Amino acid sequence: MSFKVAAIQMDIAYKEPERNHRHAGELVEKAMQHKPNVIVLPETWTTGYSESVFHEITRYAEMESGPTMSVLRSWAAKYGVWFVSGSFPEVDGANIYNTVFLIDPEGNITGKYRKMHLYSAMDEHIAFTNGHEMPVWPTELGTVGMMTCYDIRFVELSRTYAVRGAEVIFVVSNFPNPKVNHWRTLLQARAIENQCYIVACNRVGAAENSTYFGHSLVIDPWGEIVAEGDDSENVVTGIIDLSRVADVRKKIPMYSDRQPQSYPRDILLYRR
Ligand SMILES: NC(=O)CCC(=O)C(=O)O
Repeated sequence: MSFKVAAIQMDIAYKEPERNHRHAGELVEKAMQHKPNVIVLPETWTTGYSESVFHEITRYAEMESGPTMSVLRSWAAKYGVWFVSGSFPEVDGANIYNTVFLIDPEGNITGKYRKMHLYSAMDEHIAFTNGHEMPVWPTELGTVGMMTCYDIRFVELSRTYAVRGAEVIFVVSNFPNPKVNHWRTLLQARAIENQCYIVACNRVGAAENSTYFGHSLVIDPWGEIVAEGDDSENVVTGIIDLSRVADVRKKIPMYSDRQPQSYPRDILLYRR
């Protein structure tokens, strides 16, 4: 089974959700020229990502039933494609999360992932509550999991997804300059160590004190780069061939060679 992904490495108008909705709509139309099965948007694509956004996050937070999900669900149904929604500030009761949704081609919500690791170096933890669930979803795209930007530095999350059966991990990001070597190296490592596809969408452009390099990536379970963007606003496409996952896992049987009974439990709870 194979399918096409399209990562929209969008330039985000800083703190202008309505303008970003309009612009993303144009880019989705452009992405559809490639006839993808799934479209991926970047992290915090309604506002941009900065300390200043975080300090006034309640202005931008929306419910799951709010305008951003309405447009995303309408695009999914209109074009008949899956969406990895990119993230936006999702309010639920007293909490606000940095949330990404998986939307099916009828516009239904299949699942959501609330960013677990918040980037305290930029005060992200002041705005958002940490997510604590690590779901995977069996879909016609294979079994999928999701990560958001800083999450790629934490092997525990991708490994949990892999052990739960993930064949494809989608990543939505606002990963800034000058860290393109971290981005590519970490993502290739996550693909190789978990023997799964990684589809990672990063924004381009600037917000407050940061600039963003794009370089959205599709990486196969052998760690080979199937597609990579440059630093311009663009749609990056690649083919996912799920039989590659089974082939690589058969060639090097890491999952059956794991020794979980020997891995110390306390390492999971250890904090420095
Ligand atoms: N949006 C983010 O999570 C930023 C993460 C980041 O910059 C990093 O170096 O990691």
